[in-house]
Amino acid sequence: MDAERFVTRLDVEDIGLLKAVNLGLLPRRDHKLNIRAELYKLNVYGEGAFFKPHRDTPRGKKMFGSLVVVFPTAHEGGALVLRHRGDEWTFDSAAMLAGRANSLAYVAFFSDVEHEVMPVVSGHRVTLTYNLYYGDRRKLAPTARLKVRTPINSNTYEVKDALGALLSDPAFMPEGGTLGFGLNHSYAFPATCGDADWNPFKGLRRWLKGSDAVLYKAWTAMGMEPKFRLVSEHDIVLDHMVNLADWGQVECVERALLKRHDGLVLKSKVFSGKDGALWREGDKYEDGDEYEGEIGGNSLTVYWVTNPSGGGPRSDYLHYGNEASLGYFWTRVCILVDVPGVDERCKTLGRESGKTATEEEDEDEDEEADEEEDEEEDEEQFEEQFEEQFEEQFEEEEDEDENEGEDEEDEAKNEKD
Ligand SMILES: O=C(O)CCC(=O)C(=O)O
Ligand SMILES: [Fe+2]
Repeated sequence: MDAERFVTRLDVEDIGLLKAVNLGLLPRRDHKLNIRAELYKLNVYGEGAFFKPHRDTPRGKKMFGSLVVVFPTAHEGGALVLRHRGDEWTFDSAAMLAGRANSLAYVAFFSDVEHEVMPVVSGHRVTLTYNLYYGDRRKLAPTARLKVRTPINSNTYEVKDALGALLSDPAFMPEGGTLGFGLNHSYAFPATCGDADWNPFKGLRRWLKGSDAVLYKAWTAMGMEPKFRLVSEHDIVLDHMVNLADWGQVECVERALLKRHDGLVLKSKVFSGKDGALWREGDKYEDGDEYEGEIGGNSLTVYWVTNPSGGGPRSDYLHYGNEASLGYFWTRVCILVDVPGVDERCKTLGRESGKTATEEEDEDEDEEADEEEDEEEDEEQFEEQFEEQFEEQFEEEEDEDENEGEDEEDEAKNEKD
């Protein structure tokens, strides 16, 4: 049942649930961000009811996840199974709540986590779902600007140390080169933003989730400049979004991406520490670069540390979200880092390596405060632009839905009734 059709006195902020979600889900650097939960639905699952596997539809750049609260109504079955990149967790609310009439159970997860409600065996399972958004940074009173030392609970410094050790090894990429990391989480881009002037990555580093944020931060802490890039299905690397839906009939997508959009042909090499070998060549382009020979264009060789296709589904099809969505999303987002040759990077590393963790933290905080001021204006502009585009997209979709009837949406949504 949609949120407009009922009221609830449960206030997730009030009972401290949002705070717990913030600390549990977001990296430390984001704990000072307010998060906002928007009530989305009330679900009542009777015997045999279930919810097919899906991901929740992102509603704007600031939405980062979902929260499910389960009420202590007696039931069996109906576990929520969560899946992300081959990992699976089961949230068995029936077991958690059995015999606890005065408790609630909850689970919060990032938007790119697939989830499914298994059939209810008996009783009724009653849940509220919320969309989770990043809110504004808390504006602190001057007296509250004291630095509070919290224990480090993200492993940015460990990752940074590991990168430092690797980069100071003269045997590692002696001539330098480009390292690539497929991001672990997906990010929502509106399908309407094919405008070449529109930079899809603006502000993205502030919205990175979990381990992606740790990786990005570790590279910047090394004095390196990680760059965001999109990799198309055809292995063309772009630094901007292209809306394929506008193209109509195109003879050769790769050629068009290269010529019209300054794309680069990706030549992948795979990083592998197996069997004592530091590098293993990727098999894809091993015997002659077919794309290069056929369609020309400049190429870029990337040594992938994590799989470039790691960022979840490339496009969001009608049947995949919990609501119909026709947009074409490029979610194969990667971070590329240009690693200088060994001589040059030793100079840079020398400058960075003398600092203690505390000095670095202070610097981080000062830097963040400066950046905050610089970026607030930019962000607002970006927000407006993004939201406009997103709203337009939704309006278009709603129009289409109305024309086509609502069967598909209902089907895609769930089968619990
Ligand atoms: O009821 C649940 O546990 C999950 C519901 C859900 O996934 C949704 O409404 O999108
Ligand atoms: Fe869902």
